[in-house]
Amino acid sequence: MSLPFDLCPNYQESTKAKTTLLRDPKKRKTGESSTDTASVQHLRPRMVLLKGFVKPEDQIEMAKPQEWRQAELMDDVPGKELDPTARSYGPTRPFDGAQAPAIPDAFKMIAQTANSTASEFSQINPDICIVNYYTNSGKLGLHQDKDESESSLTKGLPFISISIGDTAEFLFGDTRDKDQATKINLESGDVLILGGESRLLFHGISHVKTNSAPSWLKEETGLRPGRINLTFRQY
Ligand SMILES: O=C(O)CCC(=O)C(=O)O
Ligand SMILES: [Fe+2]
Repeated sequence: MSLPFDLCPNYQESTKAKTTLLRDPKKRKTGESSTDTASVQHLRPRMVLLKGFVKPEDQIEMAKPQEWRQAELMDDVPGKELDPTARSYGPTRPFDGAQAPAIPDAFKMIAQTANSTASEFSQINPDICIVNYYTNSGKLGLHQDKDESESSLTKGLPFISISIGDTAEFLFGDTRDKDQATKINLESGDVLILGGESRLLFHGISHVKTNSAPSWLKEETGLRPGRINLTFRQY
């Protein structure tokens, strides 16, 4: 099994929504919304890439998963953690038994706004956010995401993936064969959405490009080299 959790267990998190850490995106001033500048690329049916969708200030918050996880835990609202071995979701993190916190509402809203902007998918109410951290040698083999409920998968509810930090080469295709796969770059702030007939597409990360994160992100957060990926899903 090639799942991201095997690569970077200390960053593996799966959470459920509750409070707000960020400025409410709805209150942004006119002209300030990331939806004004993002380009929308339809890569194949029900697969959409929103380039540069996440505003710098929101990327900065998302680049601090330990901090927002800790803030959400204070609220004592139970979330969900993925056990990658059992391929099931539960209330605690398998490797240390830590309680699963909520997803910050502001993050959920960004994912939902991206989903509306793509305008190809049913809206979801994310109750899972998997956070993966890749070092510069991190990879993720081609796989399908099918640990969510049968109903969610049957409906083709989308998952919404946000990239933060160093650029990754993302592979996707109809089979597990990496030589047949299409390659795209996912840069900091990009949002990729897969749903409908593309929900079970094979996908993975072939490599992470050293020193490719925006310098302001590194300066503001002290982000160590590598990439953070957040996927929002509805169980
Ligand atoms: O890092 C990525 O862009 C993909 C992550 C992924 O496929 C997963 O968490 O299932
Ligand atoms: Fe995946």
